[in-house]
Amino acid sequence: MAALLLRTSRGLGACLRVATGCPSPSSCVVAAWSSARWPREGAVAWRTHAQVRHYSSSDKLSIDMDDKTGVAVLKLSNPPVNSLSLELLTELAIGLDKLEMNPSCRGVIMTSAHPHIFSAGLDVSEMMGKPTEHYREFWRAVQEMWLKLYGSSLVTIAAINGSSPAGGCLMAMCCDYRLMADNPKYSIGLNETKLGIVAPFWFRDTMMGVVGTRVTERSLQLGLMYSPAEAVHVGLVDRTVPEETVFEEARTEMARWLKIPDHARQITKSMMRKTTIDHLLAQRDSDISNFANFISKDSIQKSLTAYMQALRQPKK
Ligand SMILES: CCCCCCCCCCCCC/C=C/C(=O)SCCNC(=O)CCNC(=O)[C@H](O)C(C)(C)COP(=O)(O)OP(=O)(O)OC[C@H]1O[C@@H](n2cnc3c(N)ncnc32)[C@H](O)[C@@H]1OP(=O)(O)O
Repeated sequence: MAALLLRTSRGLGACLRVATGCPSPSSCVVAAWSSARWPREGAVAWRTHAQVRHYSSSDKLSIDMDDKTGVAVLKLSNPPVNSLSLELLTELAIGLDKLEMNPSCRGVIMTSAHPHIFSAGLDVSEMMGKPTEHYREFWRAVQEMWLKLYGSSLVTIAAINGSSPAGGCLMAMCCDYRLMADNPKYSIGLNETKLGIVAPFWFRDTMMGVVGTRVTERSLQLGLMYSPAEAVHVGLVDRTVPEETVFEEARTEMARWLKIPDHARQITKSMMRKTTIDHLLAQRDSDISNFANFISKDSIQKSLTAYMQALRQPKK
């Protein structure tokens, strides 16, 4: 029965049903986004026609899947700074879903097409001067992207080839492994308090899973951005590598992870992440309302406006 479940369903929810012996998908909250896995006739035909297939219809995101290695490369390409707009977040969630359902796919390397920026985080303009309904829709998309990435059963590696503040750091932290270019000009961290906003509990929980409680508390309160070397020191990044080798090092690291049998690694991953995922799933609607109320406040809108104005000033 366990083997059957593993072969027919995908996503961390499905893995954990096997691990915990949970009898029915409907009684497992994390099962919500598990999806059909195996076998799919279309996918078999697809495999015989091409080794590398590009499958993202968006110009803001490219996804190339290599059938031979089972590794997909997901590249953010939303100029000028790869900010996470509603559109890009939606594309990311769809793309991750497609990879999850592709039986040939075992791992994803996430990186940026931009030379110096991994991602500037959430698109601040999506959080300014918009109606409440827009804030609700935007925040649901942020949650959805996090659920897909943090809850992915695939091996996920972040090849961080530039700065990665706030939501950019969140995406990297969702991955199983983080490599960062050793350029001291780059930085990574959750800087929300510096914008006068608050990282929500699931950003905090994700960070705690990576660096522990003490470093998270200090980092979040002070909105700390770390250089690559500092990020390795606190455990936010696993390794720095010369800038020009980030991608190749990510491939080598991926090969190491893919030596582990998928089912054992997936069940282990889901055991580690289930509580954090369940926490958000149980409070998804109230989290959306909290965000919409918080971001609509005049004082918060003023903080964001001032932050964006400061960002637009010529850099010294
Ligand atoms: C009861 C409890 C209640 C609690 C409830 C909690 C509710 C939740 C609260 C809200 C939580 C929100 C969580 C937010 C997460 C985020 O991700 S916020 C975004 C944070 N991001 C940043 O601070 C990054 C800011 N950008 C930079 O630091 C730099 O731009 C860069 C990325 C390092 C790149 O630098 P550089 O190459 O020098 O480019 P710039 O010249 O600075 O920028 C180019 C243009 O891009 C614009 N821009 C930059 N970042 C963003 C962005 N994040 N969004 C939108 N636009 C951005 C920048 O303004 C420039 O624009 P122009 O001047 O018009 O060209």
